[in-house]
Amino acid sequence: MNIDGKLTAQTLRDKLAIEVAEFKSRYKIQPSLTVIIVGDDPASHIYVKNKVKQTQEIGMISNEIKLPIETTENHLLSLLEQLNNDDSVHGILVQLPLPKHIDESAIISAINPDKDVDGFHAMNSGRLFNGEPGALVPCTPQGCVLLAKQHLGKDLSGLHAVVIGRSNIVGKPVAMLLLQENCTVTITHSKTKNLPELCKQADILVAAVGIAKLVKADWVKEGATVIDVGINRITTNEGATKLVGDVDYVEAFEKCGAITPVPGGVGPMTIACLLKNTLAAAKNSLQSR
Ligand SMILES: NC(=O)C1=CN([C@@H]2O[C@H](COP(=O)(O)OP(=O)(O)OC[C@H]3O[C@@H](n4cnc5c(N)ncnc54)[C@H](OP(=O)(O)O)[C@@H]3O)[C@@H](O)[C@H]2O)C=CC1
Ligand SMILES: Nc1nc(=O)c2c([nH]1)NC[C@@H]1CN(c3ccc(C(=O)N[C@@H](CCC(=O)O)C(=O)O)cc3)C=[N+]21
Repeated sequence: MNIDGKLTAQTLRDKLAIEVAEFKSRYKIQPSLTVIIVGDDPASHIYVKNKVKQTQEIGMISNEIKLPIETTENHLLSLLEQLNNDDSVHGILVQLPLPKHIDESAIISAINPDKDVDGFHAMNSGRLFNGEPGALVPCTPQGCVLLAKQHLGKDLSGLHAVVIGRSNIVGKPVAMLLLQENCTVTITHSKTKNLPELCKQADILVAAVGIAKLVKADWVKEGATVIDVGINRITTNEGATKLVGDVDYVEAFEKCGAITPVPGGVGPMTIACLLKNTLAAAKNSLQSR
């Protein structure tokens, strides 16, 4: 079965649009998101454009700040300080990766945790790790769990989840969320031995690597739920570029119980969860009034 992320994301956005309207009429505040993008990677720009459009569609304010590739770390830090202190800005997202001369972790640490809609600040990852309330949780991992639950139902207790990848953006936080859902979690990475054998034990398999079609049908257990996070641009024999995931979709489809496609799976859910976090950040701002 195919898990339709586009449709699920639309449903989530429709629900959020109602919540945004309620929030606006109750508090006379319009939730707002500021996205900062440094440099001119075309793929990043398209992705940021989608975010801006969808933010506005559900009734929130979207600001985009485009900076040249030469932007210094100090300039970015002072911009963040300004945005942190601006009460009309509720969510801040700095598009990653940043140019090599900028220290990403210094930038992430400089974002006010209450405005950190990516959930990458140590305060938010610490809250997630400790199971404390109030964390802004990274968007892609939230999307993965929502899609898994869509197929498997609310209760994931006792299921074996195998995560391929251990980045701070996807692998580690998705593993934490699945653990919170009472899954038995195995985290794998580039140094893992017997990766196919481990994957074959998964009731839920999350692939977040960045290698086109790495996961083959014989890595997948019969009936498993496969969540494909990978976004890989490949050139077809005809010379066109197309997006594929980390899982060989056509092969795995026959074997698994359900699988998310690329495009149209986790990607749209990431953006919908970003909007959800922006509304949560706007709610955070009420506490500091
Ligand atoms: N759909 C969406 O919304 C999003 C999609 N993505 C996509 O997800 C993918 C992963 O992103 P991200 O986590 O940022 O990537 P990173 O490059 O930061 O991490 C990749 C991870 O994969 C592991 N890995 C690399 N090669 C192998 C291998 N042969 N076998 C097993 N593990 C391996 C690495 O291991 P090690 O740690 O040992 O190096 C690392 O932990 C990318 O395709 C990215 O574009 C990312 C964010 C959002
Ligand atoms: N600070 C920060 N936060 C991020 O969340 C972040 C980031 N930086 N840097 C880049 C990655 C990647 N990422 C994607 C989100 C949505 C789609 C998405 O919607 N993809 C569509 C396809 C879009 C297309 O056609 O190009 C889909 O899968 O259907 C893709 C990729 C978020 N990231």
